[in-house]
Amino acid sequence: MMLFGSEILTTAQMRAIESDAIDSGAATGLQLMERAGTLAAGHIRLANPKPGRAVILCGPGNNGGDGYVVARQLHHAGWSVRVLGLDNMPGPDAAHMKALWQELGPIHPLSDEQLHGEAPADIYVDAIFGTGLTRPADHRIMAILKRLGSDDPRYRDKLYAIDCVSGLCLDCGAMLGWPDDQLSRAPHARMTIAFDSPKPGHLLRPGCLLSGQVVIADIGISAQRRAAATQRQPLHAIRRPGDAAPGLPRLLGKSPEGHKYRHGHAIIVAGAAGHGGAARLSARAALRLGAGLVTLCPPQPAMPEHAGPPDALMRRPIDDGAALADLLTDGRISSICIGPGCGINRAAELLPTALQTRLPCILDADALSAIARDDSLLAQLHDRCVLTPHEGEFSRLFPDIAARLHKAEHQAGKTCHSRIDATRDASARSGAVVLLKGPDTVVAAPTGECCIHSALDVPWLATAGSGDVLAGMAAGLLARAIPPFHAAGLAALLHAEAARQFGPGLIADDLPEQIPSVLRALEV
Ligand SMILES: NC(=O)C1=CN([C@@H]2O[C@H](COP(=O)(O)OP(=O)(O)OC[C@H]3O[C@@H](n4cnc5c(N)ncnc54)[C@H](O)[C@@H]3O)[C@@H](O)[C@H]2O)[C@@H](O)CC1
Ligand SMILES: [K+]
Repeated sequence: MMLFGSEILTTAQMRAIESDAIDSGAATGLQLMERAGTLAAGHIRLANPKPGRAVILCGPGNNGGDGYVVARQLHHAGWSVRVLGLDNMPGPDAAHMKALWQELGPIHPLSDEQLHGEAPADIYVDAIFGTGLTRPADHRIMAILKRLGSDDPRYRDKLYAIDCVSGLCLDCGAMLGWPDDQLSRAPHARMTIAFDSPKPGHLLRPGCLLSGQVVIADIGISAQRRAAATQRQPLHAIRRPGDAAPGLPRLLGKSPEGHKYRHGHAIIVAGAAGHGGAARLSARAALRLGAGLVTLCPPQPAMPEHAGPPDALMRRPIDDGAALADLLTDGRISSICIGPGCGINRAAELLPTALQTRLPCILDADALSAIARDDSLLAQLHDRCVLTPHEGEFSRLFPDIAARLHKAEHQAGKTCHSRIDATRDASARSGAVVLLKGPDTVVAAPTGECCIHSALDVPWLATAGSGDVLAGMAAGLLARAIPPFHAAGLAALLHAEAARQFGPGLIADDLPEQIPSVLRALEV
């Protein structure tokens, strides 16, 4: 699907692909390490064209091995290189790279005292731990990491991470051994050079906030990755609109022969008088995304407050389940949105009727609260439903799954349960598509298909009503017969892009109005 960019690999999948490459004779471990370190050094040099002073911190395993290659390559490129490493004998590949470095220069102790005693450098390279991290670093390594993360201008904005910032669990994005309130003191890389494919930890918080620019170095194992692709549950990053996404204009465009009903009819359920703004935001978004018709359905007493623009919006009072059932006999209706400003009791009353039709359905806000307090509603969900919870709503809907997200076990080096796992579990349990909102939005389908959308660069999206617009966007896309998993992912992408284009000062009302410009930029 054109919506998706890179595949994301877990660390186990990455290891399996590397093993395939080595076992098949496509490359030796030593060759992979040489490529990894050489490519990392290349990216560092691209970012720092003038040779300067580098301090390379090398850990006990293959990540350290990559570090010794970086050291050698920077040395040959004219850099003044100091290496801090452990007095250990790593695996054979890293030991070989360590020995090659030792022909060029010494290895000083990997300690905080040594690091602090070094003359200031232009860059620091973190090659302490990569995908092999299994537990929090000990206090000696922690002291180094804290120094690299400190406010000291000697270190700030000078860190290049090999595969990841050390301490980061690449499967879930947690920093092992770092309490949440200390994360501001964790090392923040200027750049992370990762190999072959991004890992979940590069895209999930807090990892994504610590990784800086993530560049992916191609170490020549893509054939093995592709060969084993069908054995993996699909997990992708959603493209940014600026990345080539040739199919999107066709998906979002309208054919000249189409009349309004060809583009679907979205029903947006609104709530009691005085609470209509949220549903109107949803309705505007659905209209702007090209749903042929959008009907706003408040209860009769609330009708007067919806008299204003947009005139394109139709209104029809819906007082109870029977009235909704009557409306939904119109076979041209192609999606329903329940939740924004709806009221929990009203959502609970209307949900059985809406779900019985098996029409594509966006369930947000009060609809999620209604489902959270009534398991029988959860049991009625189906694979054309899209749930759009934020973290609080997610915890109320799926308390046991959310509890597993709690990092305590993982901090102790035990199980790792990521936002991806949690969203997939929630989707499997509910039988619906689940979009877990955040700067690292995760969308999962009951099939296990999953995607991540990063919107770290648009903090302005965290504003009242923003979620109502997202729900309306998804309702508009569902009305246009875009399948639920893709409608959810695409809504996340267009929503963030609207905020990105508008920029600072954004309020939710601006988001639907920005959609035409987003679509124009996509050449729809
Ligand atoms: N496997 C391969 O073929 C390749 C691996 N590459 C590099 O190798 C890295 C993975 O290497 P490793 O599997 O050796 O693992 P790491 O180098 O990430 O970690 C080293 C070892 O430290 C130990 N360890 C884990 N947590 C620890 C802790 N908290 N304190 C002390 N020791 C701890 C583990 O035994 C682990 O094997 C990747 O991140 C990447 O940088 C690249 O060279 C490309 C090729
Ligand atoms: K590292």
